[in-house]
Amino acid sequence: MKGKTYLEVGADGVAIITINNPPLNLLSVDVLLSLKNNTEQALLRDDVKAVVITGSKGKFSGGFDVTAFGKKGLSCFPSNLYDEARTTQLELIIGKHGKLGFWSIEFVTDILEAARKPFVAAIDGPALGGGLEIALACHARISTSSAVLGLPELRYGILPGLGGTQRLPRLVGLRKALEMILMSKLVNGDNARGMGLVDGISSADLLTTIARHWAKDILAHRRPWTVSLYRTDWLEPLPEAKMMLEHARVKSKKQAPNLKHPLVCIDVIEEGLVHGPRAALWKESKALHELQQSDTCRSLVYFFFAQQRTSKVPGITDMGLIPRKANTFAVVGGGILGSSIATALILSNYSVILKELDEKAMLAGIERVKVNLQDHVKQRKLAEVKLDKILSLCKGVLHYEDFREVDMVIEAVSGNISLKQRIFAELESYCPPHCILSSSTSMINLNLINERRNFQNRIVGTHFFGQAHLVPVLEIIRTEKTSPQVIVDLLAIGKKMRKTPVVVHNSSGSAINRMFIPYSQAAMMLVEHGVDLYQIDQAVAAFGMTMGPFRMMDFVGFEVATAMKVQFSKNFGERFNELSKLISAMQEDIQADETTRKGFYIYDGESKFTPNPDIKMYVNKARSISGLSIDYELMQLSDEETVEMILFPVVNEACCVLEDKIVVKASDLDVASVTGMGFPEYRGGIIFWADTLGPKYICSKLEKWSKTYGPFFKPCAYLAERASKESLGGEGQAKSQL
Ligand SMILES: C[C@H](O)CC(=O)SCCNC(=O)CCNC(=O)[C@H](O)C(C)(C)COP(=O)(O)OP(=O)(O)OC[C@H]1O[C@@H](n2cnc3c(N)ncnc32)[C@H](O)[C@@H]1OP(=O)(O)O
Repeated sequence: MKGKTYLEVGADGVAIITINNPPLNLLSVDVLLSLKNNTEQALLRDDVKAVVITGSKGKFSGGFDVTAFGKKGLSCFPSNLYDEARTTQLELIIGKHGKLGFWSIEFVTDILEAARKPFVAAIDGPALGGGLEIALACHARISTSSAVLGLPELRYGILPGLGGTQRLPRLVGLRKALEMILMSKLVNGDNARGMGLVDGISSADLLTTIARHWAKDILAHRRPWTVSLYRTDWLEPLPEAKMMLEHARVKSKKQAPNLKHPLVCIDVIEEGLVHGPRAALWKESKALHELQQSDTCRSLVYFFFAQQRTSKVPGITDMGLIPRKANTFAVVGGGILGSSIATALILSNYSVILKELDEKAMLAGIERVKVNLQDHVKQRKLAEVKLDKILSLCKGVLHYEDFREVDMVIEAVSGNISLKQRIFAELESYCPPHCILSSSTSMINLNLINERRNFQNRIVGTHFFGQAHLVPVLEIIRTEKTSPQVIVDLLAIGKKMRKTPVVVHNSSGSAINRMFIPYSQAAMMLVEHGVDLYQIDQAVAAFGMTMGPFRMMDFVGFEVATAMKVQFSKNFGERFNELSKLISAMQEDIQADETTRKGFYIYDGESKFTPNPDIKMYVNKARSISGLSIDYELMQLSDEETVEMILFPVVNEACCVLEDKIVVKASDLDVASVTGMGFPEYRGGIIFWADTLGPKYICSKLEKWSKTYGPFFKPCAYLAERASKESLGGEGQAKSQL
């Protein structure tokens, strides 16, 4: 039996039902059945006058066990995360007796919410998804300030399925409910109280006592007995509500045109407003049943676990090490990268000293940090009132003497290996013995920085791909000598910075760079052969990448892209011998960076961008340098074929990364591709997606292209081997997946 609930009846006539399925009290079939049995018992027993539902060990419930959702996956790559044991999904979604609406209507609505005894939810820790939906059906909710409440179902390609689409809008109003549901936004107890989602706040130790009194007060008519499903006082008038829903639809289609489930969810919410909540509950149950079988759900559930597991590194995180406290950081270099790292750190409440060579550069670095924070305010990621306080966490310095007390240094200067070696020599002599010494470079082999240092166990790479305060990933690059404690510390720091950590072995080029280079090179090669640059970006964005390859190159900056290119041709042989000349052709006139706001696109500073009108001239110039000619066959490529031609080389490079054992598990590359390169999460990540197409199909395409367009497309041994052994779908399947 996987979890259950306990029923305990007090002398005061209040029964406490405790959900117990550690560690998060997830809602398994067993938990739900036990909750239903105990609820029915409490209703039958004469000695029970009111009921409190709570969760054991300070955790209300993390919601449904999401391994129940999505279909069983197949993988030809090692370490993909689907397990075989997910047979209970139908029982969980539909119900014991195979009826739609069994849990949501027959139990939650018609037994729990319709009970003739008051039910109060006592919430501490997470009350998420189905967990919160059970609480919403209770007649009042008491929570701690730090409890975390939300309906994050859309994250998994489904929708709230225990009545959340109906009860939340009726408790907090449609506007706030849409924000919480469509953006999977979580709120803490205090905020939940402010918006009417919970009725009272209590300390953790008094939680059940207060909830108990509250339940008795409801019984004695001293507090309202609220049936959320039929409340209307918080709902906006119907015409206004319909406008909001239409606006949400338009926004959702714009942001995620390939995703169906947000639109289904909006329809279900609307059904409740137009035809009443009960009709909508049926629609919700049906929608959940259908959506949970979709490929989107399968990919998103896979991705959830892949992301969770990047911080589990065999041989390191299983050693029982405790992360050490880190309070003060030093960043060496106040350029674009250094200032963005400093911004990311102070936004996570760390104190930072930003070191530069002279006063002018130091002030410019601090100014960049300020501008980054102001951008956050403009994008409503930071409250304006907090800006000055956060900025005050960052101090400029000119001497290493100020590094005597820091816990970690991040070197972020552009420069050659000897400059970095000099910096690390200084760090070693000025920083305290516990201090972690890191380099944010991903292009210089850390062993070269390391080689003359005494404390090689403290040296590590911290690669924030692009701008650290914007990108949600932190690549932790370890050498043979890096101590496990340093990795454990960095995993904790990454978590506090809300970055998904991906731990990789030191090599030339991090895992994300290894995937980025073929992404950009394939696109530029197509352009040199005559394919329209902006058409490529459009096709790739329509596939779901956050940015097409050209927007991405502008974002990363030409200087970084060129440095990567040089590094790749040096280290990865024939694959990268003949790289595109497009950036070099443009670089004589343009530096895509913060000042010019120019690259393949022209940026107006307000996140609007338009094609660069001079691009044809640069393409012609690149073509004449490289000697490539127009290829009319390539110019006829469909969007689908364009996407394949750009992303299959990325799959190939990801396979090389696996072959080189740079990452410990294939799923880490899925996470790196999504969080670092903007690969669509709902396709599960680059390897997961490749798996759905089948390595045989990908390999055969690459082989064909390599005959015409050279070794850049040649499948690596790892991919070729899997293609010959495994067959996960031929061309027909591949086509339908794109
Ligand atoms: C029909 C309904 O409307 C549908 C639903 O209810 S959908 C489910 C909604 N619930 C969620 O999305 C919760 C997702 N979980 C989380 O956000 C976080 O785990 C949390 C905030 C609850 C707790 O965080 P934290 O204390 O750091 O614990 P965390 O390490 O994440 O999780 C502990 C373990 O539970 C697993 N887990 C967490 N939530 C899970 C879930 N909903 N299903 C299955 N496993 C889950 C984690 O993978 C982890 O497993 P591991 O020990 O093997 O690595």
